[in-house]
Amino acid sequence: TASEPPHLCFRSFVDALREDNDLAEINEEIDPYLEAAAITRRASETLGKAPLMNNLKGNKYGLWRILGAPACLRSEEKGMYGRLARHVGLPVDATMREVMDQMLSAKHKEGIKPVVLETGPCKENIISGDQIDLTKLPSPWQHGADGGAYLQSYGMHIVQSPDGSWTNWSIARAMVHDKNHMTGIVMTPQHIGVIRDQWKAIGKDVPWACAFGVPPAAIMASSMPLPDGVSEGDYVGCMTGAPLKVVKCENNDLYVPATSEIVMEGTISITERGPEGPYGEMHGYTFRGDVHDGPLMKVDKITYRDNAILPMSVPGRAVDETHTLIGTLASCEMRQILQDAGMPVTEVWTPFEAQAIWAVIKIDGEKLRALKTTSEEFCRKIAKLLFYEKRGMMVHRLFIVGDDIDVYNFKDVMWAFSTRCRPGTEEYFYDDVGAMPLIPFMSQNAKLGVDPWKGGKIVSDCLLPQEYTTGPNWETGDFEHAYPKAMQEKILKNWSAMGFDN
Ligand SMILES: CC1=C(C(=O)O)[C@@H]2CC(C)(C)c3c(C)c(C)cc4c3N2[C@@]12C(=O)NC(=O)N=C2N4C[C@H](O)[C@H](O)[C@H](O)COP(=O)(O)O
Ligand SMILES: [K+]
Ligand SMILES: [Mn+2]
Repeated sequence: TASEPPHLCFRSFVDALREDNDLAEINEEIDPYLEAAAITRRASETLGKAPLMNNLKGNKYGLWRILGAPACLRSEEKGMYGRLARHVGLPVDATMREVMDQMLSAKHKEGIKPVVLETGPCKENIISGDQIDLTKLPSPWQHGADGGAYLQSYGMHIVQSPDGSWTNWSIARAMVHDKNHMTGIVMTPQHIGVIRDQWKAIGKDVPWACAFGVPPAAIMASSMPLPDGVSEGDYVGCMTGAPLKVVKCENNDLYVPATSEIVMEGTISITERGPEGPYGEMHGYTFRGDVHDGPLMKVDKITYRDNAILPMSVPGRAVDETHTLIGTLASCEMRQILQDAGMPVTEVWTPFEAQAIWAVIKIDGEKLRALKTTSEEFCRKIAKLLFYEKRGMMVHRLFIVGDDIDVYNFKDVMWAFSTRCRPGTEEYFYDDVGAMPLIPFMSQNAKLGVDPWKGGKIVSDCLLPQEYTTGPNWETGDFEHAYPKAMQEKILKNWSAMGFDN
């Protein structure tokens, strides 16, 4: 597997981070109870290296080491999005737009199915039955107020429709319940929920596997809201240009990436449930006492590599994987939906400052004016395309901005929103659409009897009226726009001579 490139093999990915000088190798004993997560939060909050904790308290027969912050941001000089770029085989100085375009590069193309190998590194060790005790493995307890040890935060759930036509790969959290069960969030319309419902309809528990330390390109697709029915493995094969290599599970007919660090095999119960949460979620809160119930995931078999590494994402205040992946990849799908519908959209971005709850949509002004449309008609057309389907589920506010706004620059976005969107008449509310129930203004209102699964969405039109008709007629009040070019150049040339610091 040394030959496998970083985006196709997790172990190669870790080696690449080491080569990038982007890995903090920690060999002193670290406690999986809070300490591993705290180190990871501190690393991500300081744009520090990814922590590889090689010596976890309670490590048992090679299970496990932990890599924290696998897709967090890193310092500017290392390439802010370098770890994301490594996930998709791009140079470490890639921009977010380049990462997104790479993730969209397989759209409207034929998928390439994974190829099955006889065996692979994930089969180096196999335990089952009484050898398995999840409560004795060093599962990370991620936040002080969490309700359990969240073993699953960056692994890939694998489930398949009963007719075998659709194999879905996705990330959803799961915590240790007892020696051989986890409980997790399995919410419809997420695909793990949709497929679970299909098995429930025929009265059967769901054959399931959760693979940890999968090819980074696969975990990106797992975090991407690809259309219903699309098998992520086929999409990734097309995107990377070659079939992914998989091996068959020991206990069921599902297939897992051959180089997975750890594979848990079993079933998701359609009847048995257990307490799930509370958990420090993607919006930055752990609500004490917010325990829900989730389906039991029964672990019958664990196969794993020698010196296996468990990847761990510790969600919270931006920026962590729930923003660099969930927001970014939802932005990809939203851009695709709008462009496929012929809308004059050039960018869609979910700013980190808004916890992946807001999406900024950039419009091509010339094409907009050719439509001879109005604010309400145009904004409602965008809302109709995004708010009424799962791929738009995560975002609750859309900003519509013009050509002069850099959607990746939050100051630009807030300048447009504060100055160009008249509250009330240039905003369009939606209370009849599918919502993201975990957002605090949804989940906490549920306690007051307000349905957390519906509504609470809005389109804010940050285009001025003339942008629909005759076009921008203003001069922007800053050095770059309010003075003759030659004068700007003269001033910049003499800047230090005039006594200013550069
Ligand atoms: C919302 C989620 C989480 C949370 O906030 O707790 C939780 C946190 C963790 C595990 C860190 C996490 C990470 C690190 C990443 C990168 C993504 C998620 C999550 N977890 C949640 C979850 O528990 N339940 C959920 O329904 N979706 C989640 N996603 C988002 C989905 O992966 C995404 O929507 C995919 O598109 C789903 O695939 P398809 O169904 O479209 O095939
Ligand atoms: K997915
Ligand atoms: Mn899917």
